[in-house]
Order: sequence, then C-alpha cells, then structure tokens
Amino acid sequence: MNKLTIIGSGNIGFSLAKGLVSTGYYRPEEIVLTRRSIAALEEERSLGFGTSSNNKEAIQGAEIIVLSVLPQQIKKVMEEISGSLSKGQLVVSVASGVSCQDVKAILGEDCTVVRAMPNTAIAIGQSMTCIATDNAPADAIAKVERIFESVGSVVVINEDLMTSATALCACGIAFFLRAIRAASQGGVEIGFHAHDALKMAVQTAKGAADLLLQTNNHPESEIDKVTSPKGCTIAGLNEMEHNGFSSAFIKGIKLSALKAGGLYNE
Ligand SMILES: NC(=O)C1=CN([C@@H]2O[C@H](COP(=O)(O)OP(=O)(O)OC[C@H]3O[C@@H](n4cnc5c(N)ncnc54)[C@H](OP(=O)(O)O)[C@@H]3O)[C@@H](O)[C@H]2O)C=CC1
Ligand SMILES: O=C(O)[C@@H]1CCC=N1
Repeated sequence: MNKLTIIGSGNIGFSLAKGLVSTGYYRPEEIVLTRRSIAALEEERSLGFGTSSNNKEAIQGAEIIVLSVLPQQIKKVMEEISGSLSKGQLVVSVASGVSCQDVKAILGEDCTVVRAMPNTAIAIGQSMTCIATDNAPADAIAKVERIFESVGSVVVINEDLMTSATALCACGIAFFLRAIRAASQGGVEIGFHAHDALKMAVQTAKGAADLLLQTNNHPESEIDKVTSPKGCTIAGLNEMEHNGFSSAFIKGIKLSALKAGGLYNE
C-alpha cells in the first residue's frame, strides 16, 4: 500500500517526491505520482515511483494525498476525487491561493486539510516550507511538519499569511536566482568568463546565506563588516540603491503576494 499520493507530478510535485526519497523519508514504491497522461510519467516510473493517470484509483489506501496541480486545475481534480476519499485520509494542498475552506467546500467539511507552501529547493532537501490550516487537528499538522522538515525548514503560520509565504519563499527562489544571474552578468562585464563569473556569484550568495544562518546576525551587521570607509563596497551598494535595488525587490514581493491570492478564482 502506498503512503503518499501526489496528484500532479509537475515542478513541485515531482521535486517533493524526489526530495522525500533522497532524504530517506519514503521509499519510491511508497509514493504514487499522477498526471493526466501515463506516458508523461516515464521518468517517475524509471525511478521506482508508482504512477497513475487515474486520480481516483491513485488515492485508494493512501495515508496522505498531496494536491499539486495548478490553482486553475485544482477544482476539477477535487471534483473528480470527491466521494472517493476515505475517512482518516489527510489532504495536503500546495496550491497557491486555494484556502482550506475552498478545498473543504468540494471535498467535504469533515475532510482534514493542511496547506503547505514549499519551494523547488525541496528536491535537494533545502526547501523553506510554510504550513497552515484552518482547523486540522494538531497530530495532522505535526505529521505534515515532519514530512517537510525532512526536506528543509518549516514554519507553521496563520492561514491568512499563506499568500505572503508564497511570495517570499516559493517565488522567492526565483528572485534570488535572478539576483545571482545579475551578479554573474556584472562579473562578465568586469572581466570574467561566464562560467567563472557564475561560479563566483553562486558561492558568494551561498556564503552570504550561510553567514546569516550560522551567526543569526542581521544582514546589515554583516554588510557593515564589508563596507570600508570611502571604500568600493559602499560605492557599489549605494549605486544599486540609487537605482532602486531594495525597492524593486520589495515591490516585486508585494505584487507576487497580490497575484498569489487571486490565482484560484482567475
Ligand atoms: N513551482 C513552484 O515553485 C511552486 C508551486 N506551487 C504550487 O504547486 C502547484 C503546482 O505547481 P507546479 O508544479 O509549478 O505546476 P506544474 O504545471 O509544473 O505541475 C502541475 C502538474 O499537474 C498535472 N495535472 C494537471 N491536471 C491534472 C489532473 N487532472 N490530474 C493529475 N495531474 C494533473 C500536470 O501534468 P499533465 O498536464 O501532464 O496532466 C502537471 O504535471 C501550483 O498550485 C502552484 O501554485 C507551490 C510552491 C512552489
Ligand atoms: O508562480 C507560481 O504561481 C507558483 C507558485 C509559487 C511558485 N510558483
């Protein structure tokens, strides 16, 4: 019997499955992944996962069902599986902008629903995942927490902050990746070959993140250590700020949060 069925083996569903297997939390044969076409699940099959294009069959006997389709696709999926759920099955939705109440409106008010908002670093066990629920029992939340803690860090938050979590953490991966790309492009302009510039930018970004994780210091206190008086760092930093660096980041995060909240009813 499978323990976990992931409906929607796309970017995040498949990443979640791979992450959970690579950290040893589940064995591949304990996870079933679905898509609308069985032919599209070849890679999943080759890795030993169960695969199916029949969502109703795929959820039979599963302890946990993860809904990992687009917000625009989830209604159809929920309507399809509604009525096939068994008592005690836990539903975890990773869909942006879909509330626990939206899920229960279709799957039934007595359904236990927990929302999770991971990011794609889940594939390598480095996700920042936010978890929320309206009224799932503590043991259900703890179960979901343990799963996502095996593939990164977890914060349990109020459900009304889930769209904000989407912007900061799930979309956030893309924002930091773009910042790294921009740094490497700057590196090329000042003399490095692209592959060296990218390697340097990536390791520098990793060092910055690890500094904060390991010291718990505020970013600005670490910045103070880099910015020599009349030096080149403060000159570059201030030039970036004059061009709206922090402002652009903040505005982007605010717009993403706004957009995330409206995806279900688009
Ligand atoms: N990508 C990310 O970084 C993150 C995404 N999310 C959320 O996760 C959800 C999935 O996003 P993402 O993985 O990027 O999207 P994808 O489009 O990559 O994945 C969705 C998957 O669902 C499958 N699918 C669609 N309809 C059905 C169906 N009826 N039955 C079974 N499978 C179906 C699609 O396959 P096919 O078309 O072959 O059926 C596809 O593989 C979204 O709600 C998103 O908001 C949350 C956090 C991060
Ligand atoms: O862009 C999106 O809508 C999804 C949700 C969070 C990350 N990717």
